[in-house]
Amino acid sequence: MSQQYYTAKGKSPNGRNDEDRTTSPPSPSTSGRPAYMTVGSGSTSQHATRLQSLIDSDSGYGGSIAGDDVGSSKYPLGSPRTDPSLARDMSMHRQTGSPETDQRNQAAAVSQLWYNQQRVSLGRSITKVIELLEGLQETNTTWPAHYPALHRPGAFSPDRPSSSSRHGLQHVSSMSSDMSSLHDGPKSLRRSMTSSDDYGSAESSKDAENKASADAPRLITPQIAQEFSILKLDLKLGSLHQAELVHSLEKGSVAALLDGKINTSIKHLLSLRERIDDTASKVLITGDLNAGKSTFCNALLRRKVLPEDQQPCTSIFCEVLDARENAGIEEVHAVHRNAIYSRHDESTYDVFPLKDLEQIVIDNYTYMQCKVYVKDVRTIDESLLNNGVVDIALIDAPGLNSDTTKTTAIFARQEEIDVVVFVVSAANHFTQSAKEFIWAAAAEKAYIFMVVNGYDMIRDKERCQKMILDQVYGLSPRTFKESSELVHFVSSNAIPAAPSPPGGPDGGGSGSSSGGGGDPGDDPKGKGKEKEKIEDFERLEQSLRRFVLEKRARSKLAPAKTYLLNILNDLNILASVNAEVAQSEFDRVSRDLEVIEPQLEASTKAKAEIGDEIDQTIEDTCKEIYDYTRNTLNNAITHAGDSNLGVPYPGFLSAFQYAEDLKEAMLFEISSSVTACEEHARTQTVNGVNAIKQLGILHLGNEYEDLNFRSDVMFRRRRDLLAKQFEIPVELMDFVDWSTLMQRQEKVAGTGMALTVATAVGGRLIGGMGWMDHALNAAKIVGNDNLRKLIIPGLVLAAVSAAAYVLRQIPQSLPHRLSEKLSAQLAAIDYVHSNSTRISASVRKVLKFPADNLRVGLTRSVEQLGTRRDETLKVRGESEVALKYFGNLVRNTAHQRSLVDEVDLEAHPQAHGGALSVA
Ligand SMILES: Nc1nc2c(ncn2[C@@H]2O[C@H](COP(=O)(O)OP(=O)(O)OP(=O)(O)O)[C@@H](O)[C@H]2O)c(=O)[nH]1
Repeated sequence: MSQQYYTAKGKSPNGRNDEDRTTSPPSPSTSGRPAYMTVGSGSTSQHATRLQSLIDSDSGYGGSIAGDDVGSSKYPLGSPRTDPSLARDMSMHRQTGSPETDQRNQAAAVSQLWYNQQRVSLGRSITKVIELLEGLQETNTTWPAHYPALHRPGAFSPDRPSSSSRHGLQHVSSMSSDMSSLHDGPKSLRRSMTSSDDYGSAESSKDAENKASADAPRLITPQIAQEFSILKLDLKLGSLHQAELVHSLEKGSVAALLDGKINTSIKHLLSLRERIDDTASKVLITGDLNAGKSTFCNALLRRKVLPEDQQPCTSIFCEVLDARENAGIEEVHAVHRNAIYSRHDESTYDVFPLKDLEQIVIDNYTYMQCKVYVKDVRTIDESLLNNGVVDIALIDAPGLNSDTTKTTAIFARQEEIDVVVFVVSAANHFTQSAKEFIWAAAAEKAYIFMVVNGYDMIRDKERCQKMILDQVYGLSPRTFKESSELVHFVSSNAIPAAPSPPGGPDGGGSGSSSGGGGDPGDDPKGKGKEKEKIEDFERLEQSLRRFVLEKRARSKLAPAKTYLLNILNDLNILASVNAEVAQSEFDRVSRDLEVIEPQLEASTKAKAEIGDEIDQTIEDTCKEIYDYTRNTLNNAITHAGDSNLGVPYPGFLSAFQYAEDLKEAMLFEISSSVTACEEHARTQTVNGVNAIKQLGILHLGNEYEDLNFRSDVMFRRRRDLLAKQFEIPVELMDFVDWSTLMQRQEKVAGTGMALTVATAVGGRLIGGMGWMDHALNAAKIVGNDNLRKLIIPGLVLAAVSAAAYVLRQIPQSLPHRLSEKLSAQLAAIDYVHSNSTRISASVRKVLKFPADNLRVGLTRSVEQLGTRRDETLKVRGESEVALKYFGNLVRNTAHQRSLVDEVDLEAHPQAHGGALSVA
């Protein structure tokens, strides 16, 4: 391995010791911006200058300490920031560097530039994804988003490739299956959380995946987790399956749940953006109790800063930071419980000298965490804190135990933690709490840096290595895959401390360990062992430095990239599903409209036409009935006297009774005619009602089937009204119908003497005095004597004949006379018209009911169709908007996804032989 980081130990390459650095006045050249890039042999590399200007103009890093003038953001990353004394020293150190140093600096600048590009790309994508999520949230309020659900469990094989499982999707609402051609389905589906699948292609074992999914606190099936990661809805209700639950929820409820998910996601994206914008990298050092975490931290610092003890002592989080971030002052800021630390707000912490740290770390009642500002005694090439590239904070966490496991796990999962260094005792291996922590952290962090400490105490080192690596394989396959870089077997207590800067705690500076390293003395074998331990540790340091600095893209940007890919994938699936739903809804309502619109048009037209038609039908029916009744009754009345109506003539002795019977028969006959007219009207009404009913059925459908009409109820009242109403008095003269009599005389020739005489007598008697002339004429013919003899019998005969004739004619005369009298009386009371009007009015009334019903029905039908059309149009409009929106979302998410995919965090420039690369 290259040793380029280690050009000197505890000293600057120029041979100055560290005290010189802190006391030397600032160089004029470094009073403004320290010329990090103008280092080397003194002759500034043009290439380096160009790179430096690129970095300066790049939107990348400034200092990460807001408002700190020594750590001002105007200093580009890669330049010595903060304490001017240190800056000057470092500047000098750089300016007097070797060509290798110059080359290394250039490489660092290239690396920084590359890093900034990736960071800016991801930052832009985060902004864009937030916009997309906010857009989805807005659309979700007007067009509640549909949620994809899966077939029942069992229909899936857990080993099924995720890309094919797309076909298993079905949706909460029905949709056409052929809509999938609308877009390209997601290319690949990812797991939940921010674990970096991108980098796990080679190392992820199926066992580990299964284990991770089984252990992760998921409330939904692994199948859904495969499809949907971030936006999945965590539903749990009794024994109901997730998909069933989603199905059972209303569309609006699903939309509300989704809204909550989107909010959480936006928050997470904002914190990710904050994190990638934060120039500092935080390294959490955790592990079991007494594993040697504090010793390991001290070894990294080459100073005894944190208290080490054989019994558990660290009970609070100690964040070790470069003193330059505290105006170059070494001290401890013990942060009050529940206070949010701000260096500029002294009410949030108490200040202690470094030597008091021992007391502070065991007091977890007053404080939960402390900030330890230390001056790094090492050169920027060696140091982790003071590395010249990025601010690093080492966080020494309390040992894991049942009380703090949770705290530590939560801490480890916070976005601010970039790297987890897990210290495990070589003698004790991984305890249960250690395993639980690693599983939890592995879900959030792609890799975990493992430090197997106390290796000096192990005799069978090979066996120990094998056993530890086997366990690492089970706990974090990715870490195992890169175990040569990420798993280190060291003895932290064997690392000698460098001389402590003035004012610092007891640094020892003896170079001897405080633990079990032992004094090698003059024993060359012992010396060799010590050297070996130091080399092992130096290798660890280089790996850790690489991991944190060179591969910080991985540690810092990878979670953002992974999360972005996951959320974009989710959004793409959601958008695809909803585009399909919107398309199918659009098609459905378009089809509905194709039916509704002609229906509405026809109904509106029918409403107008049928209204007229009904009116006409009623008018025609009533007119016909009126005319019919009038004619029929007139006819009946007129011809009432044409016959004796079946009433037998009982002889002239009962002539008056005969007249009464005749009158009754006539009235009955007229009354029967009225009844016949009513019957006719009833029939016509039934026809009319049926006609209206047919119209109703035709235009309104079955609701008209039930229209019942009972025609027998019509004209129930007014029975025998006529017979009771009339009182026609019969007179003697009614028995003689002179007009008829005369008519008959003329018609029937030679009806005998009696008739002639009667006629002559009757006629002349009634006719006036002219008969006298005839008598005289007759007398002249017959002779006066004869005449005198004949006249009396003749007269008697004539009278008898006439009487007989009249009496015989009663059956013919009386009906006419009665009929005439009846007709006159009926005419007087306007009988025919009033009956005709009554019957037709009754019919009108009966027909009016179904007609009105039909009219109302038609109006309601038109209104209902109109409302349906309006609603359908509204849904179509909304579907159209949603279709456009989701179609765009499918494209935008796919585009963003390809942009994020292009951010290749593996293609680090140093991987191609840069100066910082380690062979
Ligand atoms: N032999 C040996 N002892 C070590 C090594 N590292 C640490 N120790 C000792 O182990 C003991 C515990 O070390 P600490 O660094 O306090 O352990 P810790 O994990 O920080 O302890 P807590 O924070 O209290 O959980 C101390 O006595 C150390 O000297 C090592 O590599 N080899």
